[in-house]
Amino acid sequence: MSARALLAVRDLRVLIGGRHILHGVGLEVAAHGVTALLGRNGAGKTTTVRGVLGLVPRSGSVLLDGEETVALPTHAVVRRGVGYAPEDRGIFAGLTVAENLRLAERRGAGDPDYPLVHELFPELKQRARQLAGTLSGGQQQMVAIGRTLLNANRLIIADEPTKGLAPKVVTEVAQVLERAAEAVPVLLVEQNLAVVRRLAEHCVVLADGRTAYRGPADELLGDAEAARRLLGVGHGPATEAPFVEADS
Ligand SMILES: Nc1ncnc2c1ncn2[C@@H]1O[C@H](COP(=O)(O)OP(=O)(O)OP(=O)(O)O)[C@@H](O)[C@H]1O
Repeated sequence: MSARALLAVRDLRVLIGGRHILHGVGLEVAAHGVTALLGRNGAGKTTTVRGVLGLVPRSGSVLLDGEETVALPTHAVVRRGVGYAPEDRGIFAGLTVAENLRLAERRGAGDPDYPLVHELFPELKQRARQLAGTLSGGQQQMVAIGRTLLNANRLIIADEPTKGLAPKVVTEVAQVLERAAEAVPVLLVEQNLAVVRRLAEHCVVLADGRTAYRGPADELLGDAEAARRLLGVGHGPATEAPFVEADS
């Protein structure tokens, strides 16, 4: 990666309950666009993003725009401009869409950017008073991503945002991420390789808690043997699920 990375992780180690989960992960997130974080089930992708955010005990180095954050608590990492859309979406089912968004507003971070969120997700405006628990999976994902765009974040981390969604909704979510990434760089944990192919310029592949590949996404995905070895395409969870184009 030529330009200075927005996020540079070196030798990230995570030990949970006496078990080593990450054994020295290294990755960089480019200052623009989407960087994909890939790997088979259990490779350590979610633990890596939780490590970056300080949600699990970690050691190593996590430089955000050149500043060391590895010793900071999660709230301080978030305050430095890291938005997180977790795998379980973290939606408050008993609250409305508007209340879910309002709870995500970060004090002292300037005016929340509702115009951007409503431009990208007009549905969230229409459904402002709907209970979030009654939304579809795709709509809930839009709330989760919308929350990260409200504040002036420098980096968005999205953990498997297309998981379990119907192909058409996968396309919608991917389009939104693509647009979001024009404004804010995105670290995207993703198993749908069609989405990776479309969105990501760079990718990092984890295997058994270590970095197994870093480089251009098209190089990895263009090498059938490497993709099979690293991602288990055809045998494992990574898919080339049909990607429905917007006009189909
Ligand atoms: N809190 C925890 N306690 C014990 N083991 C954990 C914990 N969190 C994760 N692990 C283990 O660490 C390994 C990596 O898990 P992680 O969720 O980071 O993988 P992943 O690549 O995100 O997988 P998936 O694609 O299934 O979400 C797995 O073997 C998992 O069982």
